Amino acid sequence: MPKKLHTTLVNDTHHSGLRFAKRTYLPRIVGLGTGTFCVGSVMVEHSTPGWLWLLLFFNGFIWPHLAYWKAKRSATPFKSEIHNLQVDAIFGGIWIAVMGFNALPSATIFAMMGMNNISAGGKTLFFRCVIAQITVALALLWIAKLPFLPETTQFQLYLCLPMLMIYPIFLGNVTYRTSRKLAEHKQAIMQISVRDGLTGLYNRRHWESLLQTELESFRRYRHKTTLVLIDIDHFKSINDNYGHSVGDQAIILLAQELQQTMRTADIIGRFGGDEFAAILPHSTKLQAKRATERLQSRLANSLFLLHPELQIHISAGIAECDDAQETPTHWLNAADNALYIAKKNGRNRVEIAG
Ligand SMILES: Nc1nc2c(ncn2[C@@H]2O[C@H](COP(=O)(O)OP(=O)(O)OP(=O)(O)O)[C@@H](O)[C@H]2O)c(=O)[nH]1
Repeated sequence: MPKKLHTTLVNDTHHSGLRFAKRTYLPRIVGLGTGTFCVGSVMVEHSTPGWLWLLLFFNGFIWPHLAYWKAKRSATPFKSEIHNLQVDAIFGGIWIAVMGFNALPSATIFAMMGMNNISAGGKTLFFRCVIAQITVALALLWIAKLPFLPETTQFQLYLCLPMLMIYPIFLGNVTYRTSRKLAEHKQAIMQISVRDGLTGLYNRRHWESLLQTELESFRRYRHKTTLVLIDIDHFKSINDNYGHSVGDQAIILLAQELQQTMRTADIIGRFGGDEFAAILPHSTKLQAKRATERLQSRLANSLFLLHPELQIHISAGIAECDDAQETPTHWLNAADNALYIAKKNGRNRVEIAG
């Protein structure tokens, strides 16, 4: 893999890892902060040593910031954040054991962490964390001989409510924002896959798939449909005399003029280089010729502010769909032959396929 591409991929992975850590930051602050009240509501009713209170305080109010800081500084933030989620699960297991498996707070912690882990890392992370959490809880219960006290008091129920009510809303919001971002990315990728980067017109691959659709539509409904192939005359000399960027500008300006000349229903694509193609549904070859000539007269005025002497001239080949065109390639060849004749006959002209 080329070094530059490799570096770009590494940077992209790093950035998406950082975004992941950032997305988890606020829910962790809220989840562990409200969770502290859940666990505290049980601990306060037992004789809990001071160091356990300190550990609870650390987990609830310091760990979320430490976890984010750690992920941000890591060379692999995504991995670091997954590790943080596993640490969350282990802490969860400790608190479930300390609470003697008190039903409501334990179930709340289990459910909230499970929800978080499955949304962050799917089934694999969920099961890995569940196993870690249950193992830690059972091991502690057994090793430290902690009592098993599943009953929940009303006081404990009330102190679980903030976590039950607030945390899912935060997590839902994160999920919503993530899915919106994904939808936006999907849209952008769709655009890139069907559009030409320079002009914004359809690219050749997509345009050819639309040509196939139009040919099928012609066979079914028999409405006149015409294909126009357009090529800039002596485009190479524009590049040679004015530079590549003026050449690019010529391509962009021609694309704009084409869009303004043709109807909205017409399907315009860039075929590559200085070649363009348009499908004109519900149009005869004569109507297509008139449209192309309109384009030529628009191009008669120079479009280049900095080079008023420079004009774009085009040649065009036109082919109306008929039964002889069995495939899109036949249809394209007919228009291409007409374009070839236009070039051969002196350029700056429009020819209709015979
Ligand atoms: N600026 C620019 N030039 C391009 C681009 N794509 C292709 N070209 C150049 O466009 C030129 C295409 O020239 P041709 O179509 O072969 O010939 P022409 O000079 O237009 O002559 P005729 O078509 O015979 O009138 C080549 O010099 C390519 O390098 C592009 O995206 N931008």
